Amino acid sequence: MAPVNTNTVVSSISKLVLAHPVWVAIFTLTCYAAFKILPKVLFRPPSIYEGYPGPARESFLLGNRFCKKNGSALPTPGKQSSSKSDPGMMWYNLIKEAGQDTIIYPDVLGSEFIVTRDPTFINHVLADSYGYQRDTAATQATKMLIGEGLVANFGDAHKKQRKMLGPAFSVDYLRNLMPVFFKSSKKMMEALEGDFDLEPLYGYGTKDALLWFGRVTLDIIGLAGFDYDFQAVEQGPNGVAVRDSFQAAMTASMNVKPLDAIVATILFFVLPSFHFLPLTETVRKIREMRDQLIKTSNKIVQEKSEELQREMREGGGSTNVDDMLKRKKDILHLCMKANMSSGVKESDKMSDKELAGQIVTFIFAGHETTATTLAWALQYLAQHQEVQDELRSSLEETLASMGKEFGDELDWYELHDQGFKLLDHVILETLRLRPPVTITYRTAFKDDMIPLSSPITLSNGKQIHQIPVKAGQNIGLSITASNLSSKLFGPSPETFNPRRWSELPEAHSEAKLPSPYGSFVFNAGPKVCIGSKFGLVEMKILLLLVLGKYKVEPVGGITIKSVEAVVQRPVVVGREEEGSKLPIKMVRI
Ligand code: HEM
Repeated sequence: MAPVNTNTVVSSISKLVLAHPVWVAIFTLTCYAAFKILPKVLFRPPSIYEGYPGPARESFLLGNRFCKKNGSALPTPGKQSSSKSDPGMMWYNLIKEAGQDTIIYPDVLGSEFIVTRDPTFINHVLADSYGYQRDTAATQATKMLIGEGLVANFGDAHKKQRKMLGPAFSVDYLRNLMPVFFKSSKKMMEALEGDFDLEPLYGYGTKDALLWFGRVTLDIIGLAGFDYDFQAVEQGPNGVAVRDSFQAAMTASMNVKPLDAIVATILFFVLPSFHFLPLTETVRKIREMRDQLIKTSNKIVQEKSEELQREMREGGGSTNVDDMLKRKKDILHLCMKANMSSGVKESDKMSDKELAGQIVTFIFAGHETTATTLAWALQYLAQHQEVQDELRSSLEETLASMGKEFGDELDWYELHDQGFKLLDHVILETLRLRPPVTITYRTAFKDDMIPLSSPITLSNGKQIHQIPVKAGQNIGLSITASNLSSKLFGPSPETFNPRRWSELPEAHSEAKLPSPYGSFVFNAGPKVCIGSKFGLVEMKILLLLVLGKYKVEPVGGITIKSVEAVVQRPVVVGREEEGSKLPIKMVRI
């Protein structure tokens, strides 16, 4: 028999795909369903959650996923949004309706999804990064999108990377970054002054807070993490390319349609090698962002390697790569050390793919989270003038007690002075109401009994204090629902009130929420956000500088709503196609 020519086969498949993309997509999905999904549905054991709280099933096929009731008539946190279904609010609403902290949500193909805000449940799951991980498909999607970095990994691979990166996030190291944070923030303040782009549309003094915070936080993660200047504030080409690709991808992913999901599923999970498939606009934009991030990360590694070689040459060959790398403790150099140093154990080495993935991960996770939180914080302060006035006075007083004024640089210890407590509370309150990540998805990789703080009352009146899970069970840890618990955060949990952080109910300390943030916004356990301290310091400095120079006010005649696109972000109602932005009136003091 003549050997099969693989080139001819690939070329025939390509022709078929290009000629009949829809039929090929349907055929591929049908095969996938037949081989992968059908057996799971046919042999699914009976539910162990009979009589548990949660909404009644609407459909076997889709569960309640497209049920209109789920997203409607939801209360919205704060005054600034008209949205009836803010990100994460669906789970809060269902939990509130059930009157219990843990519910069983009917999911696709007869499966069930456990959603909880019970702190003991959440801590138990997050404490075990081996027993509870993202499901295989979500892990694969994360790796496709942001590479083999810290976010994507669990278990041993995660442990190894986390240990290696720890020094870049220690207080000892962060202390030395304060001048970097201040320098970039001051650059933003100067550039902000000359920005009049939004004035014709929204009136005198209006600036897009999200745009500027997005630029400056990219510059900060670049300089502090990789010793690399994106120059996003100055609108240098590298910064603009990354920000533009981000903005385009995030705008596209605000409106994901079923066809986008089908194409993405084929591309990411079923046949990743079918990269010649015609893409939808949304999937194309997301892929362009990923390609831009990979290109940027390769460029950074190449430039830094050349810099090291140069430094070694200039040092007259008396130093070697290992010595040079030992001296630098930023994210990039720690990664390069694990990648190229001869002094690292083989088992601790990082592959080229992991190195690139790590940089993409930090660009991705390390700037949009803080940028959106900062923008929401300004919006809340604009809506609550009395809090803004009190905050500004407290900042002024604290600075004066140090012999300083607005705009002066502070060191790590000064920034952590008790006098800045209200600033901390404004940030924590913003994160509580607008957590960038509203829900954490995990899948049980083992059978388990999960302990609860609040017992679940079954329909027969019986109370259970532990919930059984079988390996493969999907779980949602609802950060939004936990943040809006009046038991944990006191009365009127849907309103912005930073003062609540000084008078939290006793149940809050009993619940053992992660310290010192007092909520699950950075998650908990071994995969707790590694950049939480970095992010909090960065946000404090930026708010300190902005509030020292400007009084912020809401822009009249527009409504801001929140949409979910990786993180929860603001958009102007009626101008969603422009992507996320937050116009704020900034009046010079
Ligand atoms: C407002 C600020 C931030 C919030 C609310 C936030 C939130 C989170 C959350 C919820 C996770 C867990 C995700 C999961 O496991 O599914 C996470 C992980 C992570 N964050 Fe943040 N983050 C913030 C800022 C930052 C910053 C500034 C950096 C980098 C400098 C960063 C880097 C990371 C990384 C690398 C991970 C993965 C950690 C691991 O799996 O070990 N984050 N973040």
